[in-house]
Amino acid sequence: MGIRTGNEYINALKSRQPEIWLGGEKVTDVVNHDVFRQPVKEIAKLYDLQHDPEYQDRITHICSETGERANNSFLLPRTAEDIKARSEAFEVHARATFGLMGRTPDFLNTVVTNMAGNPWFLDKYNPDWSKNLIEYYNYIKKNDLFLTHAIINPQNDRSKASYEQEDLFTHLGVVEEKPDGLIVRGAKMLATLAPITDEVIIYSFPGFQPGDERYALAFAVPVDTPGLKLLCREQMQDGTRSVFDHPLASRFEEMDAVLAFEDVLVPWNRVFMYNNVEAANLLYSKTGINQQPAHQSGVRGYVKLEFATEVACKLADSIGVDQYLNVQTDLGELVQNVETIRALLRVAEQEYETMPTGEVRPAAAPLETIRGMLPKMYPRAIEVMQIIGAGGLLMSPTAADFENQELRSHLDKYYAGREGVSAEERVHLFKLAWDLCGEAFGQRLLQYERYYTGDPIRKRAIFYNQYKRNKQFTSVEQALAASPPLKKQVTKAK
Ligand SMILES: Cc1cc2nc3c(=O)[nH]c(=O)nc-3n(C[C@H](O)[C@H](O)[C@H](O)COP(=O)(O)OP(=O)(O)OC[C@H]3O[C@@H](n4cnc5c(N)ncnc54)[C@H](O)[C@@H]3O)c2cc1C
Repeated sequence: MGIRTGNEYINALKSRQPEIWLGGEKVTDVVNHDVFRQPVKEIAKLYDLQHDPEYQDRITHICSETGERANNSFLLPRTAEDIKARSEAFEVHARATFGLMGRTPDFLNTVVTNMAGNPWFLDKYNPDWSKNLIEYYNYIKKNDLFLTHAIINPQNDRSKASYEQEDLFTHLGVVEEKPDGLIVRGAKMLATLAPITDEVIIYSFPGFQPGDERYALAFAVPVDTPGLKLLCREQMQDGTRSVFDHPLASRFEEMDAVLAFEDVLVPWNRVFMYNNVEAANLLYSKTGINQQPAHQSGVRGYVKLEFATEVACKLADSIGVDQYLNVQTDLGELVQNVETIRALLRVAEQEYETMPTGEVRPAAAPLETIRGMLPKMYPRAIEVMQIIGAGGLLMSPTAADFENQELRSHLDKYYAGREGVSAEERVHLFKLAWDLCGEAFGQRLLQYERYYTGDPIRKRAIFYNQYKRNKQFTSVEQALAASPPLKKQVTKAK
């Protein structure tokens, strides 16, 4: 089949009946549900981009093995041109949602592509696992499927390992082996967009200890697999709010869900790993899934930061406050942050690393630096937006107010911006900014940037420890050598 259209994606959603729980009720028609209708359309647009003559050659390629078109996120990079092709596809996808949807299909495509592109790793433990992964990669690529993932255990008692929790199956683990597969039970979080995806893939961050064997597993199942419950968080828009009043929240709600597995059967051909603490701890680093997907996240984060920066600049301009030095300094800082991330991306792409397998990976250090900086830079952009928008962010009238003829002339006078900015334009812009910096929708976007790639505090500590392991601190040694230790100097003086 190759690349899907938006309609083919929607029809696939319609053909399934996953067990989705939202607000105490089962969602039976996700495509036509108020909360999901618009996000489904936004994802469908991404699939349609693959067929748009303006974008097709920029975001897809002809697969040399199958002769079919595939998204560039399914391309395991072997040349600098491949890295560029992926970068361009990531950026086109990100720009379509202003970077506000983090788990668009291209993200997990990169994860599975890398796992399957490094079969040597799982081969060492069990050749069936790598064979299953390669078959799975070919399957999702051929059918252009949309995956969600859940790699974190629910927050129960973080001071204890999974096997030490009160119930052995609070965290997702293997219950038993059956002739036709594994029975798994327990929960994983936090599967973004799960209700509108085709498949769920489970793997974990490293950190397993002896005793955690039953939890050290990786597999994939269709989202409507019997026994799998999708427990959604409360929605941040109900699908009925005005598009004028909520230009972003009304379009880009990325629902998150806890996945609860109630004795789910995972067929053997969908098992990629189990009962192996060592393999689970090494999966990330050895298959490159800490690196290649960070390229997609970095490009997407760059687009989002640039968007938030542009909103802050437009806000300031619309009410004439960017005449003031303090506002200029704040905005200058945001623009420099965007430039920093752009520069890091270019360094990562140009100073790529070549693996013994021939795979090329954008350089790890700049990608990891982006991961460390965005959780600070994005909240800063939101803070500046709040400071510049000030009281005006809270005082915007609604679309309904503008539509009332009795009110309209008053609004046109009192809500106008600087010369040349009408009341309607200014209010519309402030509402867009409020979606980003005030609404629950915007708070989730901020929380996403802090945590989407793991705990930024521990990630930065790991980064430092790796830096220390690889660095000789030679320049310090050289500087010290030029001025010998005190004892020798004293001796020499004598
Ligand atoms: C909006 C959003 C979307 C997400 N989407 C996805 C997704 O699609 N798929 C997915 O799998 N995950 C997703 N995540 C989850 C993300 O991976 C986790 O939030 C992240 O890994 C942090 O884990 P946690 O939330 O369980 O926090 P915790 O690990 O519980 O941390 C809570 C706090 O305690 C501290 N802490 C905890 N343990 C330690 C320790 N051992 N040492 C030092 N400090 C510690 C942390 O620094 C932090 O401040 C998403 C998260 C968010 C916010």
